Amino acid sequence: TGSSRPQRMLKAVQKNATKGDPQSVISAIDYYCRHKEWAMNVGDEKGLILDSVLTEVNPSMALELGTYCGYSSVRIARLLSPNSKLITVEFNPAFAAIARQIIAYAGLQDKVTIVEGPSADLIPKMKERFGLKSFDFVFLDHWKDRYVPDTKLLEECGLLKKGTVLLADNVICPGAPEYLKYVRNNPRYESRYYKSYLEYTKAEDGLEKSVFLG
Ligand SMILES: O=C(NCCCCc1cc2cnccc2s1)c1cc(-c2ccc(F)cc2)cc(O)c1O
Ligand SMILES: [Mg+2]
Repeated sequence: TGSSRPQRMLKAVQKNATKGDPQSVISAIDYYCRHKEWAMNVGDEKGLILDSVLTEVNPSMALELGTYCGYSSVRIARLLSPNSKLITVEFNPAFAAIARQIIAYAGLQDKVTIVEGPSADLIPKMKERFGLKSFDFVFLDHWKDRYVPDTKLLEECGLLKKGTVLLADNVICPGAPEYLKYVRNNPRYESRYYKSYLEYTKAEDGLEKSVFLG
């Protein structure tokens, strides 16, 4: 059997990026996915919006749901202050294995913890497993029909505090219509839509930023 798309992405990073240089890892993945084969990374255009929201929030504890190959984990972790951490959750062990290698190649392994398993099972165990109180920033990029139930779960588990910022990918394509309804009609959230494009394409997509008001 041949290699997988994530394995080919890792090879492209090892060939074209500089070890310990997160920006070169980001550029190598974006080049590969734009010119060789598409993959579901947040990408360079939505990535710039992710960067600007991260710089504004400057989180101490960040959570990512949906690691895939670690592209957005690298984008997030490279902007974290010293002693700040990212916990990223991936369902697929094969994806997690590639992500671990890409994050390590960028030299960010000390800032990122990859947890494997379904978000529904892992979110209720976060406090005890990581000794954390709450998250300052959550990037939602996993199953689009899990955005609402997992946001509710984060609320119920006391993992959100006043001011926590949720940033959701793909609210237009593939789409998360129930999530948009949930955060936009909920007095406990202040939401804003950032119009952009589906990674490496001309199709519309965007990010929804929602501040939890407590
Ligand atoms: O499905 C997408 N992302 C989710 C896959 C991860 C599954 C997980 C479930 C799960 C459960 N628990 C814990 C961790 C996890 S990870 C996705 C898809 C497209 C896309 C695909 C085709 C297309 F034509 C147009 C857009 C674009 C994107 O940016 C995406 O993010
Ligand atoms: Mg996505």
